[in-house]
Amino acid sequence: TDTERSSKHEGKNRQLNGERIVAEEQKSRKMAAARLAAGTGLVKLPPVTFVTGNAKKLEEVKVILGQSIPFQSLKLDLPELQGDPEDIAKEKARLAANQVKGPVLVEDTCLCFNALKGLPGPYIKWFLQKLGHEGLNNMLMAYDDKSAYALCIFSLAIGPNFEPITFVGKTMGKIVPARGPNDFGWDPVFQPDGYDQTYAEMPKEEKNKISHRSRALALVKSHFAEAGYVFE
Ligand SMILES: O=P(O)(O)OP(=O)(O)OP(=O)(O)OC[C@H]1O[C@@H](n2cnc3c(O)ncnc32)[C@H](O)[C@@H]1O
Ligand SMILES: [Mg+2]
Repeated sequence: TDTERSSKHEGKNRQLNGERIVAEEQKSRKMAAARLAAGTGLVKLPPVTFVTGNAKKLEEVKVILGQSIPFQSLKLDLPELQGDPEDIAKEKARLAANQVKGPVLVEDTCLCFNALKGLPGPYIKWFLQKLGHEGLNNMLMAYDDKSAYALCIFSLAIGPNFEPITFVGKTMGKIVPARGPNDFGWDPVFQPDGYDQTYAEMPKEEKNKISHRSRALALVKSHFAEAGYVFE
């Protein structure tokens, strides 16, 4: 009968569910064990691959990390999920780890306008591309509040089966008419608090002292110092 068939079906579902739960438990136990092993030097990790399609990001990351973490880079433009910046970065890390099949670091940068409740945020790339520096200023024309913040979220996945972790750096500032060389994204329109120069006008070393990226990377560095990973 139908009832018999559906109860059989339920039993089968329950069994499948049970199998899934067991498999997930095994997987998370394996992941924990692997993380522990990586942290105790029992497992040696290949160098971390920093995956980005953005040459300017890579330049800054190279300078800021120096010799602190063994890393190499890979130029890939990963697809990006929409939504919460931290989830975007984590999903990028998952995709990257699956492709690289080893430890990866990725980064997602947001530029958030307070008057617009945090927008464009993770969508800044497309706003900048379509509207340019002047357009970004015009978006704030209707508001007195020109304050903004730059957000940088690094995400680290030790391998394809690891839950990515994130490191967030934030720098407060305001949106101003473009000043300075136009060689990196929205640098000419972002003036950090406490400075009368835009990111673009500042010498690179100055930007790297206070930038969203260097603040996030300081956290990445301390994670590596504490985790005790051992590299090949
Ligand atoms: O491959 P990925 O790493 O994603 O590189 P991307 O260029 O796509 O970078 P995002 O997705 O993080 O988008 C961020 C946008 O903000 C720009 N950007 C990132 N960091 C910046 C910085 O420090 N100063 C100015 N513009 C920056 C960047 O050029 C993009 O247009
Ligand atoms: Mg991107």
